[in-house]
Amino acid sequence: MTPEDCLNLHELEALGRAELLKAAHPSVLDYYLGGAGDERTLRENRSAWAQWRLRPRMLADVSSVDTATEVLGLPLSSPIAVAPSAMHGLAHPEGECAVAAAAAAAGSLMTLSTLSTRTLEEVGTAAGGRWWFQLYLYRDREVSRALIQRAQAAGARALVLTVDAPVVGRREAMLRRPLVLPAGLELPNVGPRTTGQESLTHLAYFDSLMDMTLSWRDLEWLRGVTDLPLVLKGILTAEDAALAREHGAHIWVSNHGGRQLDGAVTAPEVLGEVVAAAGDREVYVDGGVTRGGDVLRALALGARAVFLGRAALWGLAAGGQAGVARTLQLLEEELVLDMALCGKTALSQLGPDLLRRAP
Ligand SMILES: Cc1cc2nc3c(=O)[nH]c(=O)nc-3n(C[C@H](O)[C@H](O)[C@H](O)COP(=O)(O)O)c2cc1C
Ligand SMILES: CC(C)CC(=O)C(=O)O
Repeated sequence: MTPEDCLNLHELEALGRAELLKAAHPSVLDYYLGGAGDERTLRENRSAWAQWRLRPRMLADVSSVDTATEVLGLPLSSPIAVAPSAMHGLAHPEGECAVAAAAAAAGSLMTLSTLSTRTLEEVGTAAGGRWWFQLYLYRDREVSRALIQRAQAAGARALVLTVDAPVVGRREAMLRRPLVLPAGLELPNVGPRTTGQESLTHLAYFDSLMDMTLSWRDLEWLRGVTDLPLVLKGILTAEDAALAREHGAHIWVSNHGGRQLDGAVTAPEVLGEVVAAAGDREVYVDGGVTRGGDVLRALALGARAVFLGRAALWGLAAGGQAGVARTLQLLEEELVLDMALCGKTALSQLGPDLLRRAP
């Protein structure tokens, strides 16, 4: 079985999981799959998009369907891009470079995690300008400053500040079976504290890096460090969306794939209120996206682009660059099909009139 044989993202997940179990320690699968607490939010993310049913329009000449869009001025072939996730080297030897290359070849966009296993410069080259840099703000601001400046020099087009992880969620699967990293895997972009392999296996170690004092005031500090557009990842309320807007930031609606606050609202529930509060700011979304119809719903609710977390990791584990390419291709094909069946030929035609809440 290869990624090409997979007909949908569920099959790619099955293939990716099987490959991961062959190549990596079982704790890696726990890390990728896991959610926080009772994993309610993780489960709800999977079914949440279905709460919106589609109201298709007929007789609309759908012989040509166009999924092209722009995010922060960058043209994308479709509104489907890759969310940041830590340590791609656990899934495939090419790690983040394979994801970046697949995203670039597809005319998509990759968000690189601070906790990557390849350098910013290597990923910058592979991504050909199609990447954003995700920042965890360290207690040591000078480490963050250096990373941001390197990312900008390496061609990152935006800075994504993750705001839903001032402290790491309680992921019990990881507490039961701490992550085992293969010898030689490095986190080259992280500050001087990241040397000891054993310390990486404890979530407490990440907590020691992160800054729990993170607040709206820090955005001013970021503005002084970079003129890159700023995106706040992890916004879930209209109130915070309004604050983001006041601070000139763009908004990424996410509950972190159910890995942070268990019991948090899901993106499809809150996207509408966030978009209403966002004004002229761009709004992106992630969480539980596995079908083109999920993308369609997200756009109808006002998102500008949809980001894939685990789905990209399964593609990577299933077949490196080719696996991620297949993930993006399948989802884009499904989006085109569903647009046609809904009587829509361009993303600008997608709006709330396409949706009805399931009873
Ligand atoms: C294994 C894993 C690692 C992640 N690492 C990061 C990270 O380093 N930074 C971050 O902002 N989000 C991280 N996320 C969250 C994703 O960016 C995204 O919000 C989430 O996975 C979306 O949900 P989905 O997996 O259902 O698509 C991670 C998610 C997973 C599954
Ligand atoms: C260390 C973690 C907070 C990285 C992350 O974002 C995740 O695993 O979800």
